Amino acid sequence: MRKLEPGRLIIASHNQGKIREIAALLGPYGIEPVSAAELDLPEPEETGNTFIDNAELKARASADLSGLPALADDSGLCVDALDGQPGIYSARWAELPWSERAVDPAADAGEVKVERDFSYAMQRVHDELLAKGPEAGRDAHFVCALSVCWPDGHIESFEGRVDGTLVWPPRGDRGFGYDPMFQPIGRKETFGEMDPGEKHGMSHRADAFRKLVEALIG
Ligand SMILES: O=c1nc[nH]c2c1ncn2[C@H]1C[C@H](O)[C@@H](COP(=O)(O)OP(=O)(O)OP(=O)(O)O)O1
Ligand SMILES: [Mg+2]
Repeated sequence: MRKLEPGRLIIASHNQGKIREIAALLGPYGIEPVSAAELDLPEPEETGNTFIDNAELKARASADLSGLPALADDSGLCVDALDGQPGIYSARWAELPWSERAVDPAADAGEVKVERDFSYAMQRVHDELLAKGPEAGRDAHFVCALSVCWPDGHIESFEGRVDGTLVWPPRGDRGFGYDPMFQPIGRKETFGEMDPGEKHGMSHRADAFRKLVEALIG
């Protein structure tokens, strides 16, 4: 297996929450993360049918354009009672219908980087669970696929997972995405309430990272 050398690594993501977590996870390894957003690399369309397919296509697009190795993350929340939805559509569930979008001229003009608001997506998960009736379970898990692609096209991918249960109403504002409604097994806090360092120790991203580090760095 090819090793990842110290130096610059493109983080092929436009999600500030993820970029922050990946930078923290890479911290100890002498790797300098540079985000795709910073380099104005385009956000490819996620046409894959699996987390790994999408992570690979994002990593490949950034490596091709930058000439540097690139790491992409494709992740999502899978709810058992919803047959694994939203799954690979987790980010897309947060896209508000145009009619309901608040107008923010600064954000529209690309002047500020705003983190996407997931209150609508969390509400949709909750509503779809309610529609399943009182017997519907609250079990869910997050999945994270990480792919590293080198400029010559060589690619390595890893998948991680964390199991938990969904709570309502959402609690905490320390994470991103669906964190406020996800309570990992054995814990009283949601990912949104947890100290970020603690989430990094137990998340789906941390699980995938352990595998990546063991194979490509350690
Ligand atoms: O730790 C997490 N805590 C909460 N929510 C999370 C997490 N990890 C993924 N998620 C949810 C929200 C995210 O938006 C979506 C991933 O979708 P995904 O396409 O992989 O990422 P994205 O479109 O936000 O950024 P990008 O593709 O540029 O990396 O799943
Ligand atoms: Mg995406």
